Amino acid sequence: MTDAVRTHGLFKRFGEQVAVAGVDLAVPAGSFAGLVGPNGAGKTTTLSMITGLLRPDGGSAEIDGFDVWRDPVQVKARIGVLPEGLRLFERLSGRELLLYNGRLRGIPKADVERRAGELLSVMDLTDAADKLVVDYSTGMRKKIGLAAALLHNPSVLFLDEPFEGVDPVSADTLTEVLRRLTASGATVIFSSHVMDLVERLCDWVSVMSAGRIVAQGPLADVRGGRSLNQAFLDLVGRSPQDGQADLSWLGARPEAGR
Ligand SMILES: Nc1ncnc2c1ncn2[C@@H]1O[C@H](COP(=O)(O)OP(=O)(O)OP(=O)(O)O)[C@@H](O)[C@H]1O
Repeated sequence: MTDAVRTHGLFKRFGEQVAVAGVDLAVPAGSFAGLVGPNGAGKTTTLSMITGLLRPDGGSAEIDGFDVWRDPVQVKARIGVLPEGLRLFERLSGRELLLYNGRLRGIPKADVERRAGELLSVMDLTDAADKLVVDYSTGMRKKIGLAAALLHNPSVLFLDEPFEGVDPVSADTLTEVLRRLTASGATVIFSSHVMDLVERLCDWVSVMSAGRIVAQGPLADVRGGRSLNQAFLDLVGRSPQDGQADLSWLGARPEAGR
């Protein structure tokens, strides 16, 4: 199977801090892939470099065989991105946002209108379609962001924490939409801290820790007979300082009458 995403020695430093220390990520085409790792492991930095949002200091990234930084037009036509801390055009309505995105992507007007209507309906946003995005809730923003990322039918979709702030019913809908996308041969890659979700959805998992990939492969191989949560704890471990502070003051109450 060919890889939809492949990186070689991807590297990024912020001042003294090495955020991504030589990542070789490989995600086969058609996968529903999870990128997991503790806070600060380098997931967002890695996804930002792969999607052309942040220039790497070293290494390379390819999508469907096209180099992200040498062939940006080919790459950007193929990908959809729901980044962390998504910035939206706040003074557009949800519907206008989708129409604008679709036109930017060069999709004919009639097709954009039809797709936007269908996406708004699937995301349960039809009633809020004409409300300004600035007035959307956190979950609604996530859903309109995802709708915008899906509009041009990307072959590789990147999602940074897509389920954060999304209610269970909407999460179920998102899951259905993403499953449908991967069933059509497209690839979905998302970062998450929720191991149950990754275990339930993904057939491929990459585990990052301290800027490196520490395990990667089909879900069953990474789990190795354990729950994914246990595999994660075993792989990532706890740092020596963890659990050292005894927090003896926490919960201590002055004795009554003193
Ligand atoms: N713009 C930046 N300037 C300085 N340091 C940064 C910047 N972006 C990320 N970092 C640092 O790089 C490291 C990796 O951060 P990153 O956001 O990629 O981690 P993450 O795995 O996505 O974490 P989380 O799960 O908490 O979202 C962290 O130590 C972070 O402090």
